Amino acid sequence: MIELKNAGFNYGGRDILSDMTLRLSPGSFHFLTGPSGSGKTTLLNLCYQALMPTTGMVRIFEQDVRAMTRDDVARVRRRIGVVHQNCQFLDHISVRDNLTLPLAVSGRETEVDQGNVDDLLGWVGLSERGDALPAELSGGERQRAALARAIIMSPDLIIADEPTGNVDWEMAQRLIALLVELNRMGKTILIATHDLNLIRNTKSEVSARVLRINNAKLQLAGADL
Ligand SMILES: Nc1ncnc2c1ncn2[C@@H]1O[C@H](COP(=O)(O)OP(=O)(O)OP(=O)(O)O)[C@@H](O)[C@H]1O
Repeated sequence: MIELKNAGFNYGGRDILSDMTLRLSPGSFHFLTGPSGSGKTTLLNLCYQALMPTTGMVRIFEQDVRAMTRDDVARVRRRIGVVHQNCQFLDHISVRDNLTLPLAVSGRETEVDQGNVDDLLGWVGLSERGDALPAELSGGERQRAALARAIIMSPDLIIADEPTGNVDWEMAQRLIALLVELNRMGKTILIATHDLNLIRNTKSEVSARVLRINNAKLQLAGADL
């Protein structure tokens, strides 16, 4: 699904990621951890073609990112749902309209089925909040709305960058439970988090691999987690 081979990335000559080799197979569940500034967001960006590797190879759904046309990029992006670290929304439209925005942007507004949107809002526990404006949501509600927006296009792969960043432990567990449920439905999941307790807790629920970025290199974390 996603493959990196000796991939690296630098900003202005400074190596952020170096010699990274990784394969995400369909249906897998991965955590990505590492200290603040270690490059987690940068690596996620490589995985959905928001950044190009400066060295090595990245393949997304079997396609080399360097050989992708604009149409290819649009096609692969439709198969990936991203929950961004800062959960930005359009503030002047409702939560419900924010959720359906990805469909409208990709010319699929005819596929908007308000019944499905209601189901999705219910699934993330926001049934009563669909008509609210984003600014009226709490931190945890925003995170759940961001997850709902990421999955409205039925992506095969869900990439979440610190999806539990601004919420308490109970809400963090609820959010991760939703991602575990999506994984059980067959979705591939990649989550960046610095919260090792959350990772330990989730590993009892799902068979997850834990990757760690250390000094720009990718390692598989084991019992030392
Ligand atoms: N646009 C940019 N230009 C230059 N340097 C950048 C840019 N974006 C990020 N960096 C640097 O790249 C490094 C990795 O950043 P990144 O956001 O990937 O780390 P992170 O592990 O996700 O951090 P955090 O856990 O704090 O979100 C940091 O040193 C950061 O300062």
